[in-house]
Amino acid sequence: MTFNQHSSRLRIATQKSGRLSQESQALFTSCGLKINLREQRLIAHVENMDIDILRVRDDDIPGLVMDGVCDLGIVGENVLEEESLQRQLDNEPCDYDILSRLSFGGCRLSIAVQQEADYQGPTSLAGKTIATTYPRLLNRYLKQQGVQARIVNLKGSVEVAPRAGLADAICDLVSTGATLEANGLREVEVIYRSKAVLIQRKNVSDAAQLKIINTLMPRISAVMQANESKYIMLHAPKAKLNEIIALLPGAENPTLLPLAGNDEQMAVHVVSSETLFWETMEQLKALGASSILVLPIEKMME
Ligand SMILES: Nc1ncnc2c1ncn2[C@@H]1O[C@H](COP(=O)(O)OP(=O)(O)OP(=O)(O)O)[C@@H](O)[C@H]1O
Ligand SMILES: O=P(O)(O)OC[C@H]1O[C@H](OP(=O)(O)OP(=O)(O)O)[C@H](O)[C@@H]1O
Ligand SMILES: [Mg+2]
Repeated sequence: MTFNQHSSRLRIATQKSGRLSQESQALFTSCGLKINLREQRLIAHVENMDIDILRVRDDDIPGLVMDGVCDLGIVGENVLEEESLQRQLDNEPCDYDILSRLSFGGCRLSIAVQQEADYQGPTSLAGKTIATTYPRLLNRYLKQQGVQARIVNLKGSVEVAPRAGLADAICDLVSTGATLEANGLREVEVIYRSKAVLIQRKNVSDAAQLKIINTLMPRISAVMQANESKYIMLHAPKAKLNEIIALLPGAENPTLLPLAGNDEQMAVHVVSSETLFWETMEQLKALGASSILVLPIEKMME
């Protein structure tokens, strides 16, 4: 019997404070959840839906879902995969479904060596010591490469290990690369690419809980889709209309509107699935486009 069979309220595990907390929170708010959040609380109640948000360390989220203590969870794939590998090794339950890949928390798990170190490929790691918070993912990679190295498991400050003489290399999360650079390290292999995911425990059968999940999922997709889209508006000279439309990402069917008192130009409106880069904006301007607006979209349902 799992924890949840006592209650129909849906329990969602999220990171309390860290890289995923703000965006997880923003996602819930965009989905219409009114959360009664008091900073130190472990459980935050959603006032307008039968949902409780559990705020925990991200490392605990996969286990809480796999053990059926929470129904849903938002966690980085890196943490999820590491926990799965560990549980498989320990013969512990590790069942879950991924409901959605989210558009935040993007990072990569990489191996880095000291700036001046000689590195010729994975075989250069043979016999070396590598510090990491992700021993299982690193071990899987080394096995795939047929390389034997010693793994030192550190929970934090992995990037200082080489300078402290604790390791020859590290395997840690990278996003901008600033942390590596600040510590005199060089990224040499990307071993895993990660994003935040929404996971669900196996065998959710409570009708009330399923109903909430079925309400929530289309809203999450709508918010994700909107996050990745932009609404672009501009004025274009009629003579250059085709060239201008060709520059707009994903603009197969733009809306064309006449401009009052102006026969030379038209307004072009388009929902684009991509960001409009500065370079494209400059090209549009060079073609005679003006009043170019790129607006965020809040919600989107097709
Ligand atoms: N630099 C980054 N850019 C984007 N996403 C990142 C970055 N670093 C980590 N992440 C993602 O965010 C997750 C949480 O990172 P964070 O650094 O907040 O974890 P933590 O320090 O282990 O937090 P906790 O206290 O909850 O254990 C990571 O597991 C990863 O999926
Ligand atoms: O490539 P970068 O953009 O520099 O990001 C990478 C850093 O971000 C993460 O740590 P975070 O800043 O979340 O702090 P933490 O070590 O306390 O988790 C990660 O563990 C790296 O240290
Ligand atoms: Mg953690």
